[in-house]
Amino acid sequence: MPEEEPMKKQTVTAEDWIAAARTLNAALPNLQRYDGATVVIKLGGHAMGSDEAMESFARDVVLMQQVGVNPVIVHGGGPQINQMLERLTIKSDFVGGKRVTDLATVEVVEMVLSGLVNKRIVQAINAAGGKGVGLSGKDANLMVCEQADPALGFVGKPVGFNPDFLRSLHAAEIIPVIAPIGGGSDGATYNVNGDTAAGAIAASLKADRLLLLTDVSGVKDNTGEIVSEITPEQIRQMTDDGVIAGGMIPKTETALAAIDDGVRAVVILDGRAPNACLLELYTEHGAGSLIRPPR
Ligand SMILES: Nc1ncnc2c1ncn2[C@@H]1O[C@H](COP(=O)(O)OP(=O)(O)O)[C@@H](O)[C@H]1O
Ligand SMILES: CC(=O)N[C@@H](CCC(=O)OP(=O)(O)O)C(=O)O
Repeated sequence: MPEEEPMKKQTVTAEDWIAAARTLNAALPNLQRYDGATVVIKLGGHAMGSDEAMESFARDVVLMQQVGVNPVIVHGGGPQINQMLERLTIKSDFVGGKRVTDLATVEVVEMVLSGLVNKRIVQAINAAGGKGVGLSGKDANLMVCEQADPALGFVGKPVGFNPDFLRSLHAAEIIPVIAPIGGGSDGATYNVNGDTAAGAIAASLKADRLLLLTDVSGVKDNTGEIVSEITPEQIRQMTDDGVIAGGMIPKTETALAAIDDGVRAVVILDGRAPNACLLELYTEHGAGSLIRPPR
């Protein structure tokens, strides 16, 4: 048997502590800027990594709340739905980035999103000392839906919201964690793309920031470089040119719709990067691609 490597001890020097204190000191203007701000964070299924990454994400969210932010988490879970559908041998197709959702599929989608995925995030937030409460768009009519397109089956288009309920949770220091499932006035259950749900809920709250956490560092241009600030005009051009493609299309579409509907700014960033949300809000080293209304 190979010998086990001895654990490497990390030595934290006085210089490290001084650097940490300096970082906190430098964060003061942004801590003041986001005090009382509403920040909607969309955690994509690809960005939910290991237990350590989830723990770190949850600590970031709890820390944000501790320093005055009102966080709202809206999550995805596409890969997790795929895994469960495979286990159940249910085939699934995507059209234009949306899952064609029949009755059997929507049952699995709701089970996975409102159950496994939602509770994993809630548990991580609560373990970090926060008060996370898991919801879906069905609860308190947070996101009432109608059918988006008959060809997609039970895929929902969000049409009605309850931002006052979310504000009352914030007043009680509760962090809402929302699965992108909506109820229809027809009694049906609707599957909503996670980006679409996050954008619509952010718009209903007129949020100060919408952070879309994904598995790339931001929107890439035709040379593969991340564009740190991108205008609505550039997004339209890059989409026409095919530079923005695949899963990035619903994200940039969501960003454009959200800023049109009163969200102050949207950032697309890598949720797998350690402390991505803190880096974005509290340091000058903004982590991804910023989209805001033309001034
Ligand atoms: N211009 C672009 N810049 C960055 N990513 C892009 C671009 N065009 C397409 N993509 C693709 O979009 C993907 C992100 O979308 P998706 O996989 O649906 O994420 P999530 O599961 O987080 O919602 C990236 O991994 C990348 O492959
Ligand atoms: C209609 C539709 O496509 N719904 C998505 C909901 C989950 C999601 O959006 O997950 P990510 O954010 O991880 O991609 C789906 O069924 O996969």
